[in-house]
Amino acid sequence: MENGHTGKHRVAVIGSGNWGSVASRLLASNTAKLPSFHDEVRMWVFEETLPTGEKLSESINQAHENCKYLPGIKLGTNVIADPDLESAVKDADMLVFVTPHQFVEGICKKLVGKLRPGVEAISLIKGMEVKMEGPCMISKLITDTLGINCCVLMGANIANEIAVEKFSEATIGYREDKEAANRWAKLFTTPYFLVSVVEDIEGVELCGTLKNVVAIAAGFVDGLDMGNNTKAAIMRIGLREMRAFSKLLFPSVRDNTFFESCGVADLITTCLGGRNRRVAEAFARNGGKRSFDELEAEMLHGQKLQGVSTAREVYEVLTYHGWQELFPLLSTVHEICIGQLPPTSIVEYRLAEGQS
Ligand SMILES: NC(=O)c1ccc[n+]([C@@H]2O[C@H](COP(=O)([O-])OP(=O)(O)OC[C@H]3O[C@@H](n4cnc5c(N)ncnc54)[C@H](O)[C@@H]3O)[C@@H](O)[C@H]2O)c1
Ligand SMILES: O=P(O)(O)OC[C@H](O)CO
Repeated sequence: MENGHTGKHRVAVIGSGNWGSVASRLLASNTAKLPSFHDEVRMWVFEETLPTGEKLSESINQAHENCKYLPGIKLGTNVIADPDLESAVKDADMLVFVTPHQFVEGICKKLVGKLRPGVEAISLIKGMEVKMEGPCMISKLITDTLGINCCVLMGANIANEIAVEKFSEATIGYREDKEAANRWAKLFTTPYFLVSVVEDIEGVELCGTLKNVVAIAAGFVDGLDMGNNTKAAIMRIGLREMRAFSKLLFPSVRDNTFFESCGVADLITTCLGGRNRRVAEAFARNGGKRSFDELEAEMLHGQKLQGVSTAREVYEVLTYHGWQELFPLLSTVHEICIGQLPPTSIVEYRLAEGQS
């Protein structure tokens, strides 16, 4: 697979939030060096007007910096912000999806019929959609809507740390097409960002998705000043429920995936330093009296939490199958988020019989 015009691959990034900007920076540093890639990385920007009156995309192209979602970090002169979705993707043969998960379906619908033939995709999005027919992972939504192959990249990747090139690891999950997965790994790997490749797309994507719900639980524990032992217990129980839920939905999911960066490592970093944890801590400190929407707007300045909506989506699946008692932690997080239970309930549920 190669781009017809030049023989070089062209990369476009769909999304320009905190991780979208960091991923664009990282990719642009590699496309500038690797001969098989065109230098330029097109980054689609969901346009907004800054308090100065300037458009965000214009500001990025002038300053080579995303002053709203990644202030203080130069993206590279070969990252070109484009507010027009169709124009941003039209020449690309490698598409990186990195928006909050609730916007992907609408974006994909706009892209139908607009992509080059043979395009490959990768999703960095942690989340899922729940449809009438059941849960749908974001990579599958992309594949089904656009008819293109889509890998996933997940891991212990707090974007602000990768922006300043602190060492971290990530996991690419793929289905069947190992060559495509290796091409993505080559494009993402740097000395400070090591990428491994595993043939377990659902396992990798569910790890990245479900850990956001456990991070909300960890935030409740912090907000209630329950200490490190309790937080470690929540992380252990959460990891066990993540694995059980993933395997019930997709029996092919592998145990080993939970030991990759996308599994236990992402769970740890998110429960220690992520945005879901931070906002959930504030929610618990306020006794659940201020809503997540209000706290998200106040604390994250346009960045989006994924854990609260994912907790609701997981709960829908649990309710549909009658599995709530098998997943007391995942269920309780949602019930606390919607005000049905107080934050203290996070340690009050009983483990399902036979679980340890
Ligand atoms: N930030 C991190 O540290 C990090 C790390 C790994 C993975 N992720 C995942 O990456 C994905 C993207 O997160 P992020 O951190 O780049 O974004 P973000 O939360 O920082 O920013 C929100 C983004 O959504 C955009 N937006 C707002 N309304 C929109 C709409 N109606 N349509 C389309 N876009 C809209 C905003 O312009 C902004 O770019 C999420 O799934 C997240 O879980 C984030
Ligand atoms: O800040 P969070 O909670 O959205 O987590 C960010 C990343 O997913 C950590 O890998």
